[in-house]
Amino acid sequence: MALSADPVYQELKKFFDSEGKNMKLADLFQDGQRFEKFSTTLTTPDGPILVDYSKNLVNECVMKKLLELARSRKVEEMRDAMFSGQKINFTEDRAVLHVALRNRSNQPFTIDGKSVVDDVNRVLEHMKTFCNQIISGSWKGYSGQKITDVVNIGIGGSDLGPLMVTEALRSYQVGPNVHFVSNVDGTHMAEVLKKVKAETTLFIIASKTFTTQETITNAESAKEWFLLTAKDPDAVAKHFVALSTNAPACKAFGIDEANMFEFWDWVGGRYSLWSAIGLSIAVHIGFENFEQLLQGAHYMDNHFKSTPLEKNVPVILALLGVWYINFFGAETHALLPYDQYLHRFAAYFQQGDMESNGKFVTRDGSRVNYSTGPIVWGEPGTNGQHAFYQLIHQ
Ligand SMILES: O=P(O)(O)OC[C@H]1O[C@H](O)[C@H](O)[C@@H](O)[C@@H]1O
Repeated sequence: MALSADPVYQELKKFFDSEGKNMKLADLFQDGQRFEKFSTTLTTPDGPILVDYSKNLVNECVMKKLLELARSRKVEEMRDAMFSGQKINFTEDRAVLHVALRNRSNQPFTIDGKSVVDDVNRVLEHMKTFCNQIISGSWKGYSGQKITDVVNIGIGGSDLGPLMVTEALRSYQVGPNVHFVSNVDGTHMAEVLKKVKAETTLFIIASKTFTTQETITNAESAKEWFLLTAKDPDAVAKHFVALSTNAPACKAFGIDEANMFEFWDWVGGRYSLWSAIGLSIAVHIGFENFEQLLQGAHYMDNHFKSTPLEKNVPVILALLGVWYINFFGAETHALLPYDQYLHRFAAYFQQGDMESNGKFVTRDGSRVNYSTGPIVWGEPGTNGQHAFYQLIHQ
């Protein structure tokens, strides 16, 4: 049944048409208990996170119906199918198991009856050894010098996540400087290469498929540039590593198999920063801090998996999205972090949301007659205030 034909959706529509569309925040705040009713606190091991959604155009009746809608659309069953390794990506016949990448409590995760836990831990161990070698300087470049700069070459999920996180966690730097090249326009590479020296630079070629044209072109250019100084093709092994699911293609590029960090087809590109794709994060902030990042994500996975929908933060935020886009017709969703460290967050989440939800057919192949996802955009808050908030306010 289409979302819009669901009786709960129709009830919401009826409410929106009669009253919902006229809701005013000031009126809603006549209720002195509103904040308590529409906020929740995540009690993480590192301190509380307050999620205040009281400033949204919802009342108790709307939230109740939205949660009913989630149940009617089988959100809980789909979530459980995801965590149990079922191939919910049925068009590619793949599991969707990025949650297994940050499984810090070693819960069982299986695909086709085979555990993936040991594979994940083996790659994390490989990353740890490598990070420690790079940071301590025991990994030497071809001329015997320590690595001072890392250049991550990737695009989409193999760029946006690591770039966003290294920017966000800049103040935790203990390892080399990290640069990112994604655009196939040669000026992106050229400007980065101006800042680094071949003897002390490590190139990380990040590509799930290792066939993405932009990335392979940039990787070839980097190798060419490197060999102009190094001269010796054997030096490539000390300065190029790969993060990929495609071992033969990495080998064909000239990357030593020992310097390939593996991940698997059950990791979607937009969720890959927690896989080997996070290597640039780990060398920048140190492996222990990278483990903390995994730990935080694991906390949220457990929250999503076991918290009743009424208090389940990702579910609540997603339902608010459904409410705004389908009933208010709000086509865009601005992300406006006031923390400068999060200045790439909107760009990262554009892929996360728009590539995930930007669909026009349902699982059973019929065309949708409702909206599946918003246009995500944004900038740091204060910068937006002095640029585009004028239009938002007026
Ligand atoms: O990591 P790669 O295989 O190079 O893919 C890079 C990007 O390619 C495509 O655009 C996919 O739709 C993205 O999800 C992916 O992140």
